Amino acid sequence: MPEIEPILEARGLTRAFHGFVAVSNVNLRVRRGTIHALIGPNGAGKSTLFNLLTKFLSPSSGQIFFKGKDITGLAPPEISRRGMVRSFQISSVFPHLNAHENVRVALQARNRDTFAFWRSDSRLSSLNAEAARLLERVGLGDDAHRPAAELSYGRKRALELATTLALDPELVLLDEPMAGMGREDIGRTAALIHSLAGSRTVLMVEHNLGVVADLSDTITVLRRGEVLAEGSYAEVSANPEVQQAYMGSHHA
Ligand SMILES: Nc1ncnc2c1ncn2[C@@H]1O[C@H](COP(=O)(O)OP(=O)(O)OP(=O)(O)O)[C@@H](O)[C@H]1O
Repeated sequence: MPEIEPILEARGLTRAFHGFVAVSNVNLRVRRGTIHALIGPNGAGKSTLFNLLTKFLSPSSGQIFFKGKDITGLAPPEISRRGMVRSFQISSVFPHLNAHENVRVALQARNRDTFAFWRSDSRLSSLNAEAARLLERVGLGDDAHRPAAELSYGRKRALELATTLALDPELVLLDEPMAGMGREDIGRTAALIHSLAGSRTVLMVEHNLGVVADLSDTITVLRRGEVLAEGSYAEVSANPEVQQAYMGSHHA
């Protein structure tokens, strides 16, 4: 059976900083509709790889393909128009706007409405309905009219996720979505990420291995800039080299 084309593919991706190779010849294939996690001990190159894939950094060599097209030379706004959105990329939360208004601004950005169109009553009510639906989805229905600045850290991250989803991405890239969250917010965010798979694809860097184990279809383990192992959580966690790589790291 021919292999289905991956939604995102990296070939020979390499990035050096003044001679130090932080990401070395990484080949990665992210399958459509799956949740794919990048893990690895401190300094393994996760952030650098994530920044390369989302075009925040340029590779020293190698290529990136999204939906079969070479996007290596494209800037972040162009790849987001094509359906690959890094959470918090465009959709930074405006602290003085309330949660509902923040999501509406993101919806407006997606639709690139003209000001006149944006003001039309029917347009406004359909945007309002969609914003309310997205806020419910991330568990912020009751906080819709609170200024973003007043939301807890975890709730702010949920709002960021809602504004990301407002852009209707095919591929969502999440940079440590659970960082700084308490247990309740982690549970809620994990359920939300889980619900995205199928209709969307998720690629995330995440340190919380419990979350990674529960959510991921595929895990790529990096060590010293290289892919050390790839597979399901059961596969990679049983790999002695992976266990070795995590020894002595605070993630162990
Ligand atoms: N701009 C830079 N200049 C020089 N070295 C860098 C730069 N960015 C990253 N590095 C180095 O590249 C290596 C990989 O860093 P990176 O932040 O990608 O790792 P990481 O796996 O995300 O680590 P952590 O889990 O600690 O966030 C590290 O040794 C780091 O010091």
